[in-house]
Amino acid sequence: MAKEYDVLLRLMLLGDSGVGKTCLLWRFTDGDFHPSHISTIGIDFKMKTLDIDGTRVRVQIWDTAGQERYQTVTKQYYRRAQGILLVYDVTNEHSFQHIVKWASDVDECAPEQVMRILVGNKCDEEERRRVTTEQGDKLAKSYGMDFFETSAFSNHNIKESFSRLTEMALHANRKKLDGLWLSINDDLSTEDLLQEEADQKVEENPERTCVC
Ligand SMILES: Nc1nc2c(ncn2[C@@H]2O[C@H](COP(=O)(O)OP(=O)(O)OP(=O)(O)O)[C@@H](O)[C@H]2O)c(=O)[nH]1
Repeated sequence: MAKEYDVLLRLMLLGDSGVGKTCLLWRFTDGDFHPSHISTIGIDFKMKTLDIDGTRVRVQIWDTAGQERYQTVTKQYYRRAQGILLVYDVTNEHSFQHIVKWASDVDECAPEQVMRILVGNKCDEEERRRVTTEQGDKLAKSYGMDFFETSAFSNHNIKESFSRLTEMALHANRKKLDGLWLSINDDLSTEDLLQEEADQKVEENPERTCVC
């Protein structure tokens, strides 16, 4: 049977608890919005196939818990990511200030060539906004990242931000595409994939200091 996609890429959502990572993911993959906040426990993922310049890219998007107590676990997944969305909430200044910490964790634990974008979510909440678009833009520029203000609620810039990151990750990995042509079964369960993660003892980059 013909394969339904050409390449598998792993993306990851990082950011403080409550910034809307799960809602962004659900909006992108399922097209709907969930108003309640049920904190992610550890890590979860969803899949979606995108067409990027004629290449069918299957993206496996990891949704991580923002809560501090899960970070030892979630950091172990950074090294398998080709793209990371660093998410803050435009109504929560602390979540914006905390991006520095998330970016430093990425520097420490993710592959050097990982693609990153900055996402300011909940831009529908104009009256409650505490972080201006200019502040977000300035921070993104200081890291050399693309920047999107999004709303999982109103579906603003959702497809654009995920597609952009996928496109960047695809282009960054062009040279080693062969290594990404995986024939995974779409019906794999979370447990199977977590087991796969556990089984694959990825060679440590000696230049990296991360203990994860
Ligand atoms: N107004 C508005 N609310 C949002 C938006 N995105 C998420 N929310 C709300 O923000 C709350 C937290 O959203 P989640 O997606 O659960 O947050 P999270 O970042 O996954 O949180 P953790 O799993 O704890 O890390 C929920 O009540 C959502 O309904 C948005 O774009 N606009």
